[in-house]
Amino acid sequence: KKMGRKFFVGGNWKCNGTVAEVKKIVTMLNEAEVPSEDVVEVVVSPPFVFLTLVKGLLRPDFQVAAQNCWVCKGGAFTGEVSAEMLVNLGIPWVILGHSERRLLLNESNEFVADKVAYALSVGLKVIACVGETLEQRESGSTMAVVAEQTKAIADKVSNWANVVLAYEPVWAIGTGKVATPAQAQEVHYELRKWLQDSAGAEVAASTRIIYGGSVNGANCKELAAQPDVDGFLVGGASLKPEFIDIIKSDTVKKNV
Ligand SMILES: O=C(CO)COP(=O)(O)O
Repeated sequence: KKMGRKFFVGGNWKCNGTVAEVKKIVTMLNEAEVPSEDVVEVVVSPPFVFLTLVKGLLRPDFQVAAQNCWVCKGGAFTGEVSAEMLVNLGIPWVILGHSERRLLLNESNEFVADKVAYALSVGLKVIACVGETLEQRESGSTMAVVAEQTKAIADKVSNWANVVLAYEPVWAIGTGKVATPAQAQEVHYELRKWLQDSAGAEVAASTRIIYGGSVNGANCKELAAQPDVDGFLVGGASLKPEFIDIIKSDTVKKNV
């Protein structure tokens, strides 16, 4: 079932860290024994100001991601960082559409989709985040919400090869309330089916759908064992040694 979908573990450091703390985390990552990059893709995402530092110190089998970028070509956009600048610095990945930006900074589905399309067009790989709020889940609109968020992206993106889709239920982010493996699997399965109907069987079979929201060293294995969970986007725990356990969580043989 997971044939061809390499396990993906992202660490979203959010707005955290000092130079000293960042160096400590990188040292912890560099010293860890983990499966090879042929088996698991590890991408850590420090704040913009630490990207170059982290990229310079980080082991070569791990990659870096920015947490956001501007929606089009750079220019007179005070305070923004353009996709071209990330390419120029050799930053291969960018996280777009994180719920903290959708909700706190009012990024709309269309704005996020425009960012995804633009970032891809300049050669970045994108971790595109979708997810419902607690209110939306309780009103039974989870699938409608995530399908709408994904559709906005699919309307502007035809090549999904450089996209990882992150399902991050807002109620599970930073709350310690992780989705159950069954809850995660249900949405991942539906998202894959949606991709199949909208973008074709090949895109559905090859696109990684990762889960984010209170993933930790203790709950990662059971989540990773779900057939449609292709990895994680980790917040809080990505700053701690248990991130290594999460990187190693895909122990179940699924390619059978
Ligand atoms: O938002 C997240 C990753 O992008 C998840 O954050 P937590 O792992 O801290 O819940």
